[in-house]
Amino acid sequence: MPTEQGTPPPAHRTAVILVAAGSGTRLGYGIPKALVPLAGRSLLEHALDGLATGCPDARVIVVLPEGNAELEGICSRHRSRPVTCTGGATRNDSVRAGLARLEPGTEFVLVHDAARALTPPAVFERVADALSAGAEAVIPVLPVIDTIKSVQPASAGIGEGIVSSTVDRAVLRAVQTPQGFNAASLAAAHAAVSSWKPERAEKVTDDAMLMEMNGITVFTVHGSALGLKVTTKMDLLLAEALVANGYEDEA
Ligand SMILES: Nc1ccn([C@@H]2O[C@H](COP(=O)(O)OP(=O)(O)OP(=O)(O)O)[C@@H](O)[C@H]2O)c(=O)n1
Ligand SMILES: C[C@](O)(CO)[C@H](O)COP(=O)(O)O
Repeated sequence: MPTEQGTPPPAHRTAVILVAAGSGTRLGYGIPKALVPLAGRSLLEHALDGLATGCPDARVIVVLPEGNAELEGICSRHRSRPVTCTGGATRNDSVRAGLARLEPGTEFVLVHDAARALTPPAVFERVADALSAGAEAVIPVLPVIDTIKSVQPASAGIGEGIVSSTVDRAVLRAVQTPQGFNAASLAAAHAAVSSWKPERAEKVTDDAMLMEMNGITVFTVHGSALGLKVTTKMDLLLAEALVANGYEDEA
């Protein structure tokens, strides 16, 4: 974000926006997903721990569901001393709410999902290093393990689809967070989206896609198996097992 002339530089060069305002419908706990316990601690606390170690000097902005005192309490007690704000109806809306809390002059911003609660500090470091090395946008990725097919709906009453082709998986990557950006570029890209029709905006599934649409080169760094997104009950069971077994991947 550009500073106005005469404005002192921000206290932090980097900000991390942790989006934690989702409802967790697919997980089905009936409470905001950020509060769901994993190995005895909330997903939000796990996520805050990882980012606090990986980006110890960053300003942390946590985007929460409206009026949740429990989540506010977790933030107020955390060592990363985050500021909080209220999210919106979609992830993009929540990211925009976080961007509105950036200090003027912030150079880099990392956007992270609270649902990727076990992301190791090393992934934050790799993303931050790429930004320091000059990347305007950077995302952590993993190779795709399964064979991937392009499928059309079936019309002959057999099965549920018809394969049209097999995609070359060597060029495919599964994308994680934190995603890192030049703060001014990301804020400008999001400002444009706020005036789009909802149908168009809904097609934007991550922040890097906005940068791609603006012709900005998006670099990749290696992600982590621990960066899985806790979306369903099975994801939560897997995450529990990873913590219980002290799993560490190569990161
Ligand atoms: N309106 C929203 C929607 C999502 N998120 C955040 O974006 C991340 C990815 O979203 P997802 O895990 O799919 O969260 P939910 O929306 O909670 O899941 P569901 O679709 O099952 O309700 C999560 O950290 C979630 O808290 C958010 O801050 N605001
Ligand atoms: C940002 C993200 O986590 C990258 O994989 C993902 O796109 C979020 O998508 P969701 O549909 O909001 O879960």
